[in-house]
Amino acid sequence: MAKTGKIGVLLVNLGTPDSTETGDVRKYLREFLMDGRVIDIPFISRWMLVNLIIAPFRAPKSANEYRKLWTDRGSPLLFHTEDLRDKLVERLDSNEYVVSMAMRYQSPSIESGLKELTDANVRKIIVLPLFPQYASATNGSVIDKVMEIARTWQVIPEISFISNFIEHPLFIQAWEELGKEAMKKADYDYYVFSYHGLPERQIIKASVDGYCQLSGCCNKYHSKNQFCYRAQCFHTTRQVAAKLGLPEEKVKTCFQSRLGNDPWVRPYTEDVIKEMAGLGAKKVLAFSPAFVADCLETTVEVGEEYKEVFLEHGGEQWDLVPSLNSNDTWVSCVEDLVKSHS
Ligand SMILES: C=CC1=C(C)c2cc3[nH]c(cc4nc(cc5[nH]c(cc1n2)c(C)c5CCC(=O)O)C(CCC(=O)O)=C4C)c(C)c3C=C
Ligand SMILES: [Fe+2]
Ligand SMILES: [Fe+2]
Repeated sequence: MAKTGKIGVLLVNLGTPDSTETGDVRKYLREFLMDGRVIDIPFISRWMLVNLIIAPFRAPKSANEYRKLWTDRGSPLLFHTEDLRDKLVERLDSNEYVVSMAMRYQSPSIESGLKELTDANVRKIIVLPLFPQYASATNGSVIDKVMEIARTWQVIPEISFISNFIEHPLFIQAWEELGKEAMKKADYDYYVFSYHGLPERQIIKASVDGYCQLSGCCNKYHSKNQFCYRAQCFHTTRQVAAKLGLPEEKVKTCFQSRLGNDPWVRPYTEDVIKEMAGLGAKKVLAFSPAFVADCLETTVEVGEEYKEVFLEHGGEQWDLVPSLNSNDTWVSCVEDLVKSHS
């Protein structure tokens, strides 16, 4: 029997300020960091940390960094996500699918993205958080927000959440293609896979039966650590490195963007850079596979700030593999994820 109604697809990325004005950056940081899944400490302590320390002091600095990144089309994170949505719309049959996109923080909101779908009277919604590796701070937060909104509806259609997609062959293939292209530039001494960091306690909280110990437990990916963000990052590296035929001893997995004084997952990217430089590395190629679109974390942090650190410590060439953005193989991956959850 043919099913009535279309399927709605909601693509969700992290979020970005509305402009590079300090006030807009502060507003974005406040919304983002007041999320209890991002800074997972009691509400009062979080409120004081965010509103009295992080937002006031970090906003002017972050605004400057956003100015380096901003383009005529605005924030790359936003326009790459719009391009991805537009290409996905071209791939899917409009008689069967409606596609919308949203940002977890700021605009366009998840409320507006879901409204586009419910206005089209969809029979089912597929939510794809655009974070390849599951973390409570990202995918978990998107799922939480969608459920918070959906629970106010009279009619709640079937909803499917895609938890992670690190094992999708087209996700790995897209990185392989981008890596191959970048590797034409030089014969690199090391290949660095730098992922967004997380406080260590968030890894421990997600651990099943105390399995994750933040060390050798991530050398294999299996049912015991299937939701461990760190294990998923190492697993992503292993798959991409194997496709590119990179020798194990030349590949480094590490974690960037630490915020505050608590321990975050290690090794830290900065320490790995210094270690490689100390071993005499001159040319390094960096991948950022925790992000599917270029943003502050890739272009500025990895592409500029870490490059500076490497050059200061004796390195000569530091190149960054561009993100998936709206790469055709990546669009095929999203198309397949949607169709296989339909
Ligand atoms: C406690 C703080 C943070 C956690 C935990 C965290 C997890 C996390 N974030 C991303 C992806 C992105 N983060 C981005 C920016 C960003 N992240 C934090 C803090 C935490 N992130 C801050 C304060 C900022 C703002 C930038 C700054 O002021 O330095 C971005 C880029 C957004 C953009 O507009 O370009 C992304 C993307 C992941 C994947 C993740 C956990 C796995
Ligand atoms: Fe972040
Ligand atoms: Fe682990």
